[in-house]
Amino acid sequence: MSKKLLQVEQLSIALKNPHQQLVRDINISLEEAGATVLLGQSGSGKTMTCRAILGLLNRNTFQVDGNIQFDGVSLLQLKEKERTLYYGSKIAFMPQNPMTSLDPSRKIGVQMAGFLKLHQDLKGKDALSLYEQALSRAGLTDTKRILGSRPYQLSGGMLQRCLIALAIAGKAKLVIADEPTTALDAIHRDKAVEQFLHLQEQGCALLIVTHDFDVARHIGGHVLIMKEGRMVEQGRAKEVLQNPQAAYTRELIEAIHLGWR
Ligand SMILES: Nc1ncnc2c1ncn2[C@@H]1O[C@H](COP(=O)(O)OP(=O)(O)OP(=O)(O)O)[C@@H](O)[C@H]1O
Repeated sequence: MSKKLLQVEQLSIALKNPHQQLVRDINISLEEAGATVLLGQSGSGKTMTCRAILGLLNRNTFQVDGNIQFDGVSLLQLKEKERTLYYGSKIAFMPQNPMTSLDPSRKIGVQMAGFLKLHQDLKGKDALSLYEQALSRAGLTDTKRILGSRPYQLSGGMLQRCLIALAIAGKAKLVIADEPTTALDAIHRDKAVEQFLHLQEQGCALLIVTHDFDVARHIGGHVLIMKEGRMVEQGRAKEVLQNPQAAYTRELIEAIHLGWR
């Protein structure tokens, strides 16, 4: 049996002032090289759940309760400095807008090599060469130009691949991606899904947020359907998407089939 990598138990998130419950009692169990997809309409708490797992929620603003175990370590108990050892190395994050997670003034090569140096004890030149190889593995051909570009000089899809390359080079154990295909056309969307599945084949677990049921179907694994901060249904992707038990999941699927009227 595969080893558990991420175990989220009874995760609840509240805004402190004024008090507002945003997420309640979410449970996620993800094995090494497994996949979990979070689905649900806008505002259902998917991003908040990811940000809590990543330790990105400001503790003065948000109250986060529950237990988040990653690779045997309780993430919520970690101090800020200890957390940086996990994020960007063992756990890679792809935010909704990759542009916002990168420094607009610094070249991609310098930024990415900087992350790898920090976590892998490499010399600058070696980190850059490791990253360049990973860019090729992420399907980017024009690697020299990309290394020398600043984030705003690349497209959203290219930036996303730059982050996928970072996960490849950093040998991430878990990738958390928040709506990684929303800004992509159908061809790039399919390519991005392929890249995620490739990462998974290399032993990386995936936690993916999406609105796109086709993406969820292709990623497979486990799905968790969220509504208003709560989990309404979860199970194997095939079963939930083909034969949803909750009325809300059926509504979501029906809405997609009806499309715009
Ligand atoms: N910085 C914030 N301060 C206060 N409330 C917030 C903040 N960010 C999000 N929320 C609230 O938390 C709830 C969950 O938002 P979240 O962004 O997690 O939804 P989501 O499911 O990811 O939506 P989307 O699919 O549109 O990205 C919403 O009610 C939202 O208004």
